[in-house]
Amino acid sequence: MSGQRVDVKVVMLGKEYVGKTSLVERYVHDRFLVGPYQNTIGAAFVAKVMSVGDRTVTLGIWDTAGSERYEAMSRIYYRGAKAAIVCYDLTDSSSFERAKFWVKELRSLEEGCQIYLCGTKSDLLDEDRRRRRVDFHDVQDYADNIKAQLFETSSKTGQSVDKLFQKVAEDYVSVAAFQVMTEDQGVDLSQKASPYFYSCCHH
Ligand SMILES: Nc1nc2c(ncn2[C@@H]2O[C@H](COP(=O)(O)OP(=O)(O)OP(=O)(O)O)[C@@H](O)[C@H]2O)c(=O)[nH]1
Repeated sequence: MSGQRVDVKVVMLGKEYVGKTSLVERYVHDRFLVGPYQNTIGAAFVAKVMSVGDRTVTLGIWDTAGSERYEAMSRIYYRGAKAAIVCYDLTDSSSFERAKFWVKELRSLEEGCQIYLCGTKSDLLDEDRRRRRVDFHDVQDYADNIKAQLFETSSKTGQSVDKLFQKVAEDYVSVAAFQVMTEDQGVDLSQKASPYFYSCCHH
């Protein structure tokens, strides 16, 4: 991967144990590791080349450690990120509170960063709906308020994992195209209702 250009810096944020590393593992290596849980220390980086139409996009993904012990370090990793995947565990309401903490930080310190909320471990709900601790509609309302997109995923089954990262890349390509259009042809900004266009291009 040395010398490879990264198009989009993506940062994974969220409470420890919510499944950030598993999400990256599923997306990049299409696998789900079983065995004893190993918490991330500091952060890990992986790059993934993907296609959006006829374009090639390289995502550079920073998987941060969820433990509050590493909070200061996570701040270093989200700097300059174009996209943040803020994860919470669908079976743990405290993890959603932690997700809101990161959203608040990003909104005040990284205005140009598009936020993707990701409710993880949806397979546990398939097994037993009563395990849900974070209501889908509540989070959707919250996501609308903060102009974020919402996904519910399972790294175990793979549900919606590709869809999430594909959306990140597609949004990047749309914004890049939009920036070229504004430079070359001029575009009526009022036509662009998408929060991504707004958050990335209003400077
Ligand atoms: N059933 C199920 N378990 C999951 C899923 N994703 C992660 N897990 C489990 O949840 C635990 C924590 O997963 P990690 O991916 O290590 O969590 P993390 O957010 O990276 O944790 P930190 O590195 O401490 O921040 C592990 O035991 C995983 O096997 C999922 O989609 N379904």
